[in-house]
Amino acid sequence: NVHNDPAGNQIVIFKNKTSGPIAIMTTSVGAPIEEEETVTLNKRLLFNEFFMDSMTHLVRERIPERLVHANAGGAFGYFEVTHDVTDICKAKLFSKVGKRTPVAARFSPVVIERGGTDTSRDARGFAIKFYTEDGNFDIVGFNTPMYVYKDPILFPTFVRAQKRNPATNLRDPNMLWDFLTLRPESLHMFLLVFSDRGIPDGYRHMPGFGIHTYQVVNEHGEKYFIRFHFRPDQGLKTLTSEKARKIGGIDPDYNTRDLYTAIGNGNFPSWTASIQVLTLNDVKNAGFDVFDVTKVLPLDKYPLRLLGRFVLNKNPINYFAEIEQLAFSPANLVPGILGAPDKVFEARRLAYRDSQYYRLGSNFNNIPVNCPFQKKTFTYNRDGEPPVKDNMRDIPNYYPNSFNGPVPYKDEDAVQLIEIYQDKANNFEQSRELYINEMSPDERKRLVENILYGLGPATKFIQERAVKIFQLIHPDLGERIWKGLQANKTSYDSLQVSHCD
Ligand code: HEM
Repeated sequence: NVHNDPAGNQIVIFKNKTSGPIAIMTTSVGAPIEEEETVTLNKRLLFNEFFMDSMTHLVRERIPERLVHANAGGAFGYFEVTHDVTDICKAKLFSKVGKRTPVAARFSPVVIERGGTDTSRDARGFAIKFYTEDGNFDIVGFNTPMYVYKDPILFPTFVRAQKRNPATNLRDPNMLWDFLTLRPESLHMFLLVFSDRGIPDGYRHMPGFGIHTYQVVNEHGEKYFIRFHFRPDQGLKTLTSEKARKIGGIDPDYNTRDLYTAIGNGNFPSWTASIQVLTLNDVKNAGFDVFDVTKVLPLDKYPLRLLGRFVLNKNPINYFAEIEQLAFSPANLVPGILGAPDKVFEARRLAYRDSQYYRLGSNFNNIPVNCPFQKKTFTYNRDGEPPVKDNMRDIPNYYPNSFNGPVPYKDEDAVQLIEIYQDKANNFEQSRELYINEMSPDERKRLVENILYGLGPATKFIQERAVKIFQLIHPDLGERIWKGLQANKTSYDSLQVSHCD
């Protein structure tokens, strides 16, 4: 039965639901193609519009892939409010229990390129776009509850250190471990990435976190601060390194296939959404920077409050149109949700649109999957690269004007995003807690093995620096890494090219 494998048999399923060719083929301007045009031998090519049309289109079919998170699976569905949170947030999408909002979701390893192996050891992106009646709201999160650094100036360094060595075009453990040990606040997240939680067994079994502490406001203008959590109702499932490597060798698209297959079979994945809620007083009295994205907010101190659930029940019909062209941005906010006041969030408000202008063109928000289809837009933007849609027709194109163009609304008690002062990251307390309190002895053993697998090929001084830092996280961890490196001492050092002579 082909329907048991909707991913593998997509094209067969298409055939089965049609009765013969669906149409006479045409050129892209609609000219019907005569059979003679499908053969070029002994004919004049310039006169063959089928040949000209398809050849010239083909060489224009690639667009830049995302700088990070290039490889992904995605789907569509809805978010439903299950618990009232109107006492803290006035956003319309949370306005009443039972309310449903359409969503798009995209799940993605960070580092690998499009076409790479999606079972690699890496964090995963967890992005959701809510098509609300007040425009689109995006949560562009991760499957880890914390991020790598709190100073966004490190983004280019971090991306380059993880991507390919400019000379060899290879991923380079020296570069990655140089970064991780020069900026040890990154090890909190990387302990999770190297742990049992590092490789999801299917995107359906992976959690999501908004990470940033968002400021929200209720209808009385009172401020609250929240972190979003999404727990898969299918349960958490991860792969061991060994299994992931095996699977990756056989099916590099394992996670994407799993998502498509489940949805295609009517086995719709869902996630329970909750929030941690802080008042302004909690923020002041927390004793640490609650806006620091390298930190988690302890659950015993700030327990989860249920919010809703989202369900993915529709596969993309066309991957490029609907998933590749999806454009998420932390800057896509709605009234009631003000975003986060930290510097990483501020940097992200620029970076995503900049990247999307580059890869999708200046009118990327006119691409159907990015259009806020529950809310008609009225902007003063005009022209530029297609698609321009109706280009705002005959509406005046400058503001202010005296000719009835669109005007701003007035919010009498508009609340501003608070301003914060952030100290440099303090590094090891939560990493130590993660190692000691959240990992079983067995998991700690596998964590050490996974770190050794990554750190083993790095050069000696970087290994030594790493050992010192692991020792600061916990002496036991430092000692195990040191011993492991001694025991596995391979010929890597002798293979290192010397840059000193
Ligand atoms: C300084 C910090 C950061 C910068 C400058 C940055 C920048 C970017 C850029 C330029 C993209 C590609 C966007 C596109 O072309 O569509 C991207 C993708 C992404 N980033 Fe970040 N990022 C940062 C931090 C984060 C953090 C903290 C998270 C998680 C909380 C995150 C999650 C994601 C996700 C999930 C995607 C993929 C979105 C998709 O599925 O299309 N990033 N990032």
